[in-house]
Amino acid sequence: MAVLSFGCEGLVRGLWIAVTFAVLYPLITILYNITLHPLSSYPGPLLWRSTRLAYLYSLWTGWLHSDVQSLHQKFGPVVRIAPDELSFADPAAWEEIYSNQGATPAFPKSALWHAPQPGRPVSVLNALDAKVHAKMRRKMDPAFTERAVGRQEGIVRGYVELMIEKLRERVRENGGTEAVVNVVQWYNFASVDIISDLAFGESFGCLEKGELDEWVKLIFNSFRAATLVANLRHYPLLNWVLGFAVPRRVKEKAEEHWQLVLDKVDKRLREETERPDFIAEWRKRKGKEESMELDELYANAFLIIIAGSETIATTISGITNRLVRNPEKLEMLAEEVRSRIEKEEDMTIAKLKELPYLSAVIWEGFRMCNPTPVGLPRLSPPEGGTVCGHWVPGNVFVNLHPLSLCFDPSRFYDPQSFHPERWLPKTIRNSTSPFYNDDRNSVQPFSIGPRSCIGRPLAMAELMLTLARMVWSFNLKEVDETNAGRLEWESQRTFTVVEKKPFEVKLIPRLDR
Ligand code: HEM
Repeated sequence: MAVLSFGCEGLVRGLWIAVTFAVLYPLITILYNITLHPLSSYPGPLLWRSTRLAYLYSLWTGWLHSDVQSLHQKFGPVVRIAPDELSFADPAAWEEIYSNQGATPAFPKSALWHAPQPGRPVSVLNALDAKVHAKMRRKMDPAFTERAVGRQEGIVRGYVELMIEKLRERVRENGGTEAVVNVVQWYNFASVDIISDLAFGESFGCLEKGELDEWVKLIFNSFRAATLVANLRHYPLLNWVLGFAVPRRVKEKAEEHWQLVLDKVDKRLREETERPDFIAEWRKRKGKEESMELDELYANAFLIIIAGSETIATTISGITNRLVRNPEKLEMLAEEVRSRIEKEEDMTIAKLKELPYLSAVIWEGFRMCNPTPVGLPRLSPPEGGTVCGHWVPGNVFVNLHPLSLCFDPSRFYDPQSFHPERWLPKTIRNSTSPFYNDDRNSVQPFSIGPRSCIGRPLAMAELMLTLARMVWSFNLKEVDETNAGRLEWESQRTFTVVEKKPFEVKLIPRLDR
């Protein structure tokens, strides 16, 4: 009996300790976060400074990009947006966080955001160690230079042409004078076909089928879950428990998808062809020190399908949205492309690079429709570092918030409006222009430094070719009868990338062609 009562007492005491701990631990943590934490002197709303829950809620609902923008408006250029995270809205942070030119070397990526999936090889995006990253990047670079893109131009132009042909078909099927299409979908088909052809040696055939491949669809649809999963790593215990809750079916599907990458790369490796795709560029160095290992080929081919399609389709959809909502700017772009390029087949990357308004439209698009407006998270090095004159202790998350810079009225004249003119060389030189003092260097859609976008030349080529071919071939008009026609690009949510709702545009073929 005595033993039983002792056992009961022990249980009660144990429970009491557990409950006290469960209540006190969060309370003490909150108190610590707002009083003694090394970031306690940084400004920010109490809710965001005391726990990470406000940040997670904002991230999960898709409004982190705009919530943090409002916080910067209220609290200034440095805001504490979680107990261990600072957001900067200062262009100097580009160099200091992301490049090796600042006071300290580029801040590293964190395993929380960028660890590879367990059991999968490391790609250039999640090579956390700076030396491993630099070595892999050197191996990958030859496939992404301006010269390599010159060799890939035929492949890219082929798919842009196919997209235009398919859109013309839609017009013909609709009686020949016009058609309303969801351009987001078509830009997605084209960008996925281009990148899958370059990465795997064969496209997914999205343009031909008029639909996204199931494999790609699943990847695109999993952005929200992937973002949340990354952030659950802030709570290791919860993360561990939820790991068991993932249904076996989902795990098997993920394995199947990974196997598809292996099969596609293996198939391409067996083909001894000279076509100028990424694998051909990487294999040229076969056997040499800078050649890619098989695992690296798999990991990077998979990464590139995602990194090289979603971003392009999002940017060009955003630009088209801005153009149809600003018909006078669209008119100026069409007039430039049509007057400078007589025949469709003359539309080469080299020719398009000579069109200042086209380039200005793309850069104004980057300013207003950044595909990753939440920014690029980094972790301060263990010994800490300085960002924009502020001491940041070790192991603190830091981020530059691009949206806050791009829409800041002290950096851009009339920042809420679409003015490609601010990027024209003649404006940049004209001290009487209202855009003369615009802080154009704040806009860095490809980031800077050792981990900046490797695909920048290809991205610029695709954006120029797609946009120029669209306005050369069609008069684009706003559709106001449907929601999808009245979409305001900036009103969308973001889950790592902008969610991309359908956006319909009326296409009217040019009469003079
Ligand atoms: C408008 C189009 C694009 C934009 C705005 C864009 C933007 C970016 C940004 C901001 C990063 C840095 C990510 C970070 O620091 O976490 C990045 C990295 C990367 N991008 Fe792009 N990208 C675009 C198109 C492309 C294309 C077409 C490709 C491939 C062909 C590509 C491949 C990559 C890769 C492989 C990385 C990782 C580089 C590294 O870690 O060294 N991107 N991109």
